[in-house]
Amino acid sequence: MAAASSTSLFHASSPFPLKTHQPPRPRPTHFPIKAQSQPTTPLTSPKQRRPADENIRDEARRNNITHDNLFSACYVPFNADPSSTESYSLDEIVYRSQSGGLLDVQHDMAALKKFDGEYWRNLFDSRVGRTTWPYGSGVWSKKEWVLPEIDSDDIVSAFEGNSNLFWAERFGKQFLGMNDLWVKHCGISHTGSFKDLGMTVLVSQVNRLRKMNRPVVGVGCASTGDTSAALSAYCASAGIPSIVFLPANRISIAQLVQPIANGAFVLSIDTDFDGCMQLIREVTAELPIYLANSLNSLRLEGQKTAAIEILQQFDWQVPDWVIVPGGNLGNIYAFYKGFHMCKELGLVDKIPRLVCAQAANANPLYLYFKSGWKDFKAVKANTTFASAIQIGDPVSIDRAVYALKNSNGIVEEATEEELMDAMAQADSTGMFICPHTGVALTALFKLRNSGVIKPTDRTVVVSTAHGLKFTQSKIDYHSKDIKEMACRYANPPVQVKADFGSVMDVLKKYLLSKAPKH
Ligand SMILES: Cc1ncc(COP(=O)(O)O)c(C=O)c1O
Ligand SMILES: N[C@@H](CCOP(=O)(O)O)C(=O)O
Repeated sequence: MAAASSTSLFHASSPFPLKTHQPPRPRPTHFPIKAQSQPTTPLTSPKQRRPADENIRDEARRNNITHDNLFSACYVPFNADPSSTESYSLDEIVYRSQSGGLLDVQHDMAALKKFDGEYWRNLFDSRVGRTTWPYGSGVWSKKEWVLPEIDSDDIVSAFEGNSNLFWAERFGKQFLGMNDLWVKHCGISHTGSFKDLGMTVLVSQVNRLRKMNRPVVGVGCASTGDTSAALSAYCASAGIPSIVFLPANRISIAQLVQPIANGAFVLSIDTDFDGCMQLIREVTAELPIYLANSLNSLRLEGQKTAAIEILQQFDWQVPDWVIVPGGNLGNIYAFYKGFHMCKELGLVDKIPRLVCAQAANANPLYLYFKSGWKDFKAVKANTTFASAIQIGDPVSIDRAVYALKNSNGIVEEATEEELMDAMAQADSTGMFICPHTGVALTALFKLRNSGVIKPTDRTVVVSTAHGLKFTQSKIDYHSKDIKEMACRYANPPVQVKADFGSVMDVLKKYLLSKAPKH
């Protein structure tokens, strides 16, 4: 099923048609830090404002409020055999293990465990809602668990994260009979998607590498629109060249204009995302361009903080379910890792069950799950309104399987009609979600209907991007302009003559249809 391209309610026309081996540092032996949970000054005497010629980085340096030198992290092969000694400094430029497998960022858990769960909960809670550099960011407020060794001066941040987790009261009650349904809105973010969480980490590390005179001339990615937006914004903020490979005519105009506006070098390539991904991997192996896709495990260190935030926003109570739309499949693992670290470090005592939701038109993980994890095959991804997850050969397939197996997880899929109806239903209750969130909501509908998710289960749906990036899909739907789709929840505008009588007639008819029935 394809979106109608020429007719629409609003006659939108495109202004931008796309023509188309070092060991980790030695462990410290003493831990003199106290939790920063209590304010040190009484509420009646506000902290003195910093001197006018000092900025917030200088202020952080003067106060020397870090205890980062106690902690460290390095790259190791993903899901390595415990006997493996292969590891790399995060200052090396490496994306794959010796055997060609994925890498993971491994933290010095023994050092982190010297502090108990209460310490970490208090520390993280004490940093929320502040402007202290760099902890005003939802990502860097967890710096010790993200990139412990980076100098705060090297961090490139737009104070991303801290996105709202809201109670979807009416949607839950009306459509699902649920009373504890929540949406974690990662799309309310600097560039309108969860990619900012990972990109602040990756670009900060690149900033550090460039200061160390490492050969990084620019940073590049393949993208279905959101990774490129985040990459170009953070690079522009740091003055680092960014290069983005986009599949021609497959991303929304709102997404396309983001890297253009941020000064990225934009290549519109006549292939799909998987083709762009292949090309960027080949190019970054040849040129001093640092790879910014989630194949690079640094990204997931930032993305995992959304999971920690969910626990924090529930006062460290653990929800029963978390549903995440999946494409290249880095994010589902990032959520698992965030939850798992909180359990391992004693902040919580269990983790939620994870659900990964895919578009039926791009569903390699779903098919693999249905085969009982026996037979993985990449697929040719077909066009989907959930265009950011139109991916047939996900780079993080192994990470996703690991996350799902270790969280008693489930994979679901959504047809085009299901995801668009779910999006429209959610919007009719006051949301304005992206089609990918529609995929996640479809998974929720299916799991509620089959009784797997119970009416009182605390369930979080992760909304991965802002609906404003995907308005054309909503225009097509509400215009009832999509082939072979009933568009059951369409709400097109009513054309009416410019006279009082005509306006009154349609209004009376409308009000009658809305009047309470006795
Ligand atoms: C809006 C949106 N939702 C979901 C995803 C899926 O995330 P992942 O590729 O990490 O599975 C992506 C990107 O792929 C995205 O841009
Ligand atoms: N949806 C993504 C696809 C690439 O995913 P990544 O997480 O590997 O960068 C995008 O917006 O480009």
